[in-house]
Amino acid sequence: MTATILDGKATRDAILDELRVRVAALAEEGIVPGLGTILVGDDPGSQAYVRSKHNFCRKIGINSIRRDLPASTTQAELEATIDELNANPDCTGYLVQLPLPGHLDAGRALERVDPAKDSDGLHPTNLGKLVLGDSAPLPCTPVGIVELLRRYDVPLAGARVTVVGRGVTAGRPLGLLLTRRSENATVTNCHTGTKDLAAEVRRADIVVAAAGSAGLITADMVKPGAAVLDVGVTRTESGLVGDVHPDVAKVAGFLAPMPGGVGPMTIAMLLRNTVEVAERNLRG
Ligand SMILES: Nc1nc2c(c(=O)[nH]1)N[C@@H](CN(C=O)c1ccc(C(=O)N[C@@H](CCC(=O)O)C(=O)O)cc1)CN2
Ligand SMILES: [Mg+2]
Repeated sequence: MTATILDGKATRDAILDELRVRVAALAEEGIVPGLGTILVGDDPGSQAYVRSKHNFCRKIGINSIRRDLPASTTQAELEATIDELNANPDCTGYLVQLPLPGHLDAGRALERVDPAKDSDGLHPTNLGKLVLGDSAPLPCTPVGIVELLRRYDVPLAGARVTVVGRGVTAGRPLGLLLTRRSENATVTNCHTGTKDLAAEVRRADIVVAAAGSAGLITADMVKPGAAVLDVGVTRTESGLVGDVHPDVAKVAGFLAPMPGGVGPMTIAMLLRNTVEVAERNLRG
């Protein structure tokens, strides 16, 4: 068996075409969405992601607002930048790029973002709304995974999903999304304390690897025909390595590879959230 590739780039491009139409409709009502980013420090991966977010904004008619701060930025300086974007009428939505340098408190920073401008869906109020099932911006990587599975007709209702990793941007909120009535999947969230990871992965119809551990998911762990989505990115001297070993493509039914699978969907969902935040604030 060779897996069908869940092509995140092609899906992102289709979503961008849909968003262009919605941005044009907002423009007719006098609203141009403006996406802000706050980047602290010089991590090359984070710099590349922020650059890419602004490039895609340009492609669909969203204005860009960049706040790039040095690695030595204090918590007070970071919070002053957040306050500035909260008050800036040109900035309809924004995000704080993660991870922040270790001396900064990411939780306090995220909590200070105006929840009505939270393009990333990571404000505690919006995560709380996700728990309650209320309408709110959703975290970009998890909602990108659900969107990718839906657009390839991978069945979710009744599916057994094993999520490996419990980070706040991917693993933990993904379980909340997949167990909504609209998805109706059954989710097991594995982590470094899981006793028999191979057994948990082997029983899954859908595996999401978001542990940041290179090659963690091997072919012998995967049920033949399962859908496997690689979210992990490890930077090595020979390049980027995902959490999913390449041999998994011979066993899986569907594979979202890294690169080219979930990553491009993260950016597509950020842009969709930004448009939806602007629409919500316009129409109430
Ligand atoms: N504030 C946030 N911080 C982080 C998020 C997030 O959603 N909000 N997610 C990740 C980083 N991220 C976006 O910010 C992101 C990661 C990966 C990709 C991507 O397209 N990856 C490529 C390949 C990897 C690479 O080139 O480095 C791919 O999969 O094809 C896009 C966005 C953590 N921080
Ligand atoms: Mg910290």
